[in-house]
Amino acid sequence: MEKIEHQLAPNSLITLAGTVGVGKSTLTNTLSDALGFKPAFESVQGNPYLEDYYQDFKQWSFHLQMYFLAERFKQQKRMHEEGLGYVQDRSIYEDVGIFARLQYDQGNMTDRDFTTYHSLFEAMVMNPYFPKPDVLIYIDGSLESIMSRIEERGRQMEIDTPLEYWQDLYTRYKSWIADFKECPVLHLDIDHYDCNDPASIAEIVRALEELQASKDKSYVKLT
Ligand SMILES: Nc1ncnc2c1ncn2[C@@H]1O[C@H](COP(=O)(O)OP(=O)(O)O)[C@@H](O)[C@H]1O
Ligand SMILES: Nc1ncnc2c1ncn2[C@H]1C[C@H](O)[C@@H](COP(=O)(O)O)O1
Repeated sequence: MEKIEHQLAPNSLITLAGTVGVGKSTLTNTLSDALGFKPAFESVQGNPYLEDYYQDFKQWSFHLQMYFLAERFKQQKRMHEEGLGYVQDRSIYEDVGIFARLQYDQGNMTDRDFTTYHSLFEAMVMNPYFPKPDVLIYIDGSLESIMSRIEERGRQMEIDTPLEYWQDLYTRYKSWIADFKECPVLHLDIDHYDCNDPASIAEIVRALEELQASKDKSYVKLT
């Protein structure tokens, strides 16, 4: 993707959110190229707990959440220190608000483990020193399309996971984003943009500029 001229601050943090397989990594690549920002990915290869987690939620949920919390916190610190523009593939807020909560509600995290995790998250993240994204891009789509993408991408551990897990995540994302207040939100639908079309990416860039510049708007949906 060719670079698009823009008015975003050079040290902006644009964070992508959305359920597994919806297209965050793909848009992170395209948008970081277009903006001339650095991409910041979450790493699946090299995650020491992820395969085990999908095999046995009860045994590994707490370990995986602690691992993700540490990794995302370190990533945030690196980005802050470098002071560059970043497009980040998934926010730290989804870990606690979606994944940890789901496993706690399903009885796969005990009260004491969830309390320990939650209080650490609050201490590390929910304070004035932890930088919030300038804009969070929330990507949504039909569950059917998202399931096809998970199949097509071919991570076996995800393909082998029962549909109920993906349905539960999908429903939780809808209510999580409705209550999300940490920063302005740009709401995209997967049927609305095309990563191979510069005009479509330019429309997203213009909406990001609008949200960053506006004192009144904290939510824009591209339809
Ligand atoms: N805009 C798009 N149009 C068509 N396919 C897409 C699009 N975005 C992502 N995909 C495909 O969907 C799958 C999941 O995308 P990915 O970016 O890895 O999702 P996530 O990072 O949200 O898990 C990949 O196979 C990817 O090629
Ligand atoms: N906090 C998390 N808990 C459980 N699983 C998680 C968490 N964050 C990411 N994941 C999983 C979901 C996917 O299998 C991979 C990568 O996520 P993706 O949405 O494909 O970028 O990690």
